Amino acid sequence: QASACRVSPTWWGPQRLSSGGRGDPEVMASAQVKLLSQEEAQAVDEELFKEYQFSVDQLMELAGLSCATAIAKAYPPTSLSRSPPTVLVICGPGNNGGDGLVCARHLKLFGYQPTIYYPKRPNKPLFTALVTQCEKMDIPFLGEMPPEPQLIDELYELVVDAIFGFSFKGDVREPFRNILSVLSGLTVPIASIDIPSGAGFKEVGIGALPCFEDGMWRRETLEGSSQTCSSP
Ligand SMILES: NC(=O)C1=CN([C@@H]2O[C@H](COP(=O)(O)OP(=O)(O)OC[C@H]3O[C@@H](n4cnc5c(N)ncnc54)[C@H](OP(=O)(O)O)[C@@H]3O)[C@@H](O)[C@H]2O)[C@@H](O)CC1
Repeated sequence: QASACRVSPTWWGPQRLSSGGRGDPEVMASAQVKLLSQEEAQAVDEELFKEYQFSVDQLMELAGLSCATAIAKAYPPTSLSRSPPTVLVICGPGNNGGDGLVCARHLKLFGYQPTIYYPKRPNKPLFTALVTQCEKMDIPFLGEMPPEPQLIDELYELVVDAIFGFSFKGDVREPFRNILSVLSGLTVPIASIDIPSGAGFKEVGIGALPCFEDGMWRRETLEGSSQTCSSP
């Protein structure tokens, strides 16, 4: 725990809040967030499974519900211009993507109109069941990623990034490299599950993402100054 640092949650998006983000800054800044390093998050995961005997679908349901609840607090439907507000949920190939599918389901119940893009689907019963549940709730799945950021800005009021979690490693591979590069041009807010996908990769550079430089994680503060920290 010692290497984790405490920062205000506003670190993830001063640019988003001032350039189209309609999240309530008071809600978003009301609590301190503890960021876990990749190793710490993996250790929590192992402890929950091995020592506490949780199952993956149990934890995924809680994770997705928590994310939908957090999004509904930061971006209540009444604060967005469309009714129901449109949300694009982009899901990756691992459990982070599963969190996104669950989150989409709960967002629909909370009065949003989610659409899912899920380009690389694991052939495992857990994920096929989650897809079925979303389909049964009439949540549409896109066949391809909208090619231009402007198109996403026009069609959606919020994007949920459920692309990578704590098992991300190495250089971003396709199709996710292209997806992250489209996301980097958005002006609508992006709510990331776990960590902002692409964090640490300067060439992707979404908004105010932290990046790894000179052996330190670096991020911009609301005031525009730079902060360093030993974990993302
Ligand atoms: N602990 C908890 O309490 C809970 C944890 N939960 C969630 O699980 C998440 C961790 O899930 P996870 O282990 O499945 O990993 P995650 O990051 O989603 O996907 C990894 C996959 O991405 C890919 N990939 C990797 N690197 C890549 C690259 N450079 N470029 C391209 N692709 C790359 C690679 O797939 P492959 O390409 O091998 O098919 C790999 O298998 C965690 O963050 C949290 O959100 C909740 O569900 C439940 C409660």
